[in-house]
Amino acid sequence: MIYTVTVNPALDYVLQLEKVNSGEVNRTNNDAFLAGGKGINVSQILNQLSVDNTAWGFVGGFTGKELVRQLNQKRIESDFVTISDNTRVNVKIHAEKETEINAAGPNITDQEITAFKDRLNDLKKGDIVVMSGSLTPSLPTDFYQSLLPTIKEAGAEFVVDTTGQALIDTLEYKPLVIKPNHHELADLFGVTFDFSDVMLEYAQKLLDMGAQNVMVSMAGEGGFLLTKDHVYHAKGAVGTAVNSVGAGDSMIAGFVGTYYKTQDPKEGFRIGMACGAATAFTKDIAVKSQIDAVLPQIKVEQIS
Ligand SMILES: Nc1ncnc2c1ncn2[C@@H]1O[C@H](COP(=O)(O)OP(=O)(O)OP(=O)(O)O)[C@@H](O)[C@H]1O
Ligand SMILES: O=P(O)(O)OC[C@@]1(O)O[C@H](CO)[C@@H](O)[C@@H]1O
Repeated sequence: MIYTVTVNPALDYVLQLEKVNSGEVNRTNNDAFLAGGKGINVSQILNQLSVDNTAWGFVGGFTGKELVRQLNQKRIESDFVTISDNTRVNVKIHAEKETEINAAGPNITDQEITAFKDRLNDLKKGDIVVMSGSLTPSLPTDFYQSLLPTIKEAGAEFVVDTTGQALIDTLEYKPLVIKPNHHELADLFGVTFDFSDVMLEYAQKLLDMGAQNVMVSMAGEGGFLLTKDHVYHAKGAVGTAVNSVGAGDSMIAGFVGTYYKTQDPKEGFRIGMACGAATAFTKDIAVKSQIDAVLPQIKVEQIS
């Protein structure tokens, strides 16, 4: 089983309008509340790839109820801890530019945290836990890291989609894959580089520090996969990008779901690239037909 963990999920309030005039009343052409949060987006793609998964995390209040209703409607399995505070609403403005306002998130009590940690007792060898997204202010900054010993003791694999020191701190536990984008990779080492061999040298350092696989994503410019044996490259799919929300989550989901089925990181990278592009080319998280439409464009080439 794959478990996605979204400790701070959201209803994404997506507003479409021509232009935003700051300081004035603006009116939308279209608006929708969509179940969101990075781990939940991973679950949505896993469902599209027919990979069994359960969404874990914390939900509460009227917003939490709506989130679970949408997941049930999409037949996404979930087992959240119910909290007394409200799940957040994140505002996504699609005008000439995309502007996002992500709320800090609800208060989570110690009792609710304990109830969540009890979920980890269900883990078995071969399971994969994918932890994604921001922590709420009431969770300790090392929350993800604190779960890793239990996950590893159960014989499960894990992925933490985070950046900076929090990502570095996970490496000693040997994450199945990490996926910095090229900016995040440079920031991790406090350097700047263009798309070059230097970038791959830094990605290699992350393998040496413990990551089992490293994907470096570069939005429309393609991406790289480094495994312990090889380095692979794939060009970006060509299409009209209409949304950047969830492309990274979709790429991780494509990799993890495919790896779970095949144990093949190269195939995971190919499907991951397609899932990321399919989501970038649609207003919501991509569905199967959109992923299938992009897939023939993704050619993975072994470069070493
Ligand atoms: N404009 C695009 N054209 C084609 N593919 C894209 C585009 N944007 C994203 N993708 C696909 O999605 C993957 C992840 O995108 P990106 O590199 O932007 O990750 P990210 O920065 O983690 O994304 P996010 O914006 O979701 O945080 C890319 O490797 C690529 O496969
Ligand atoms: O505030 P976080 O947890 O970093 O990001 C949350 C979020 O922006 O991530 C998803 C897209 O990746 C959205 O569905 C959601 O609103």
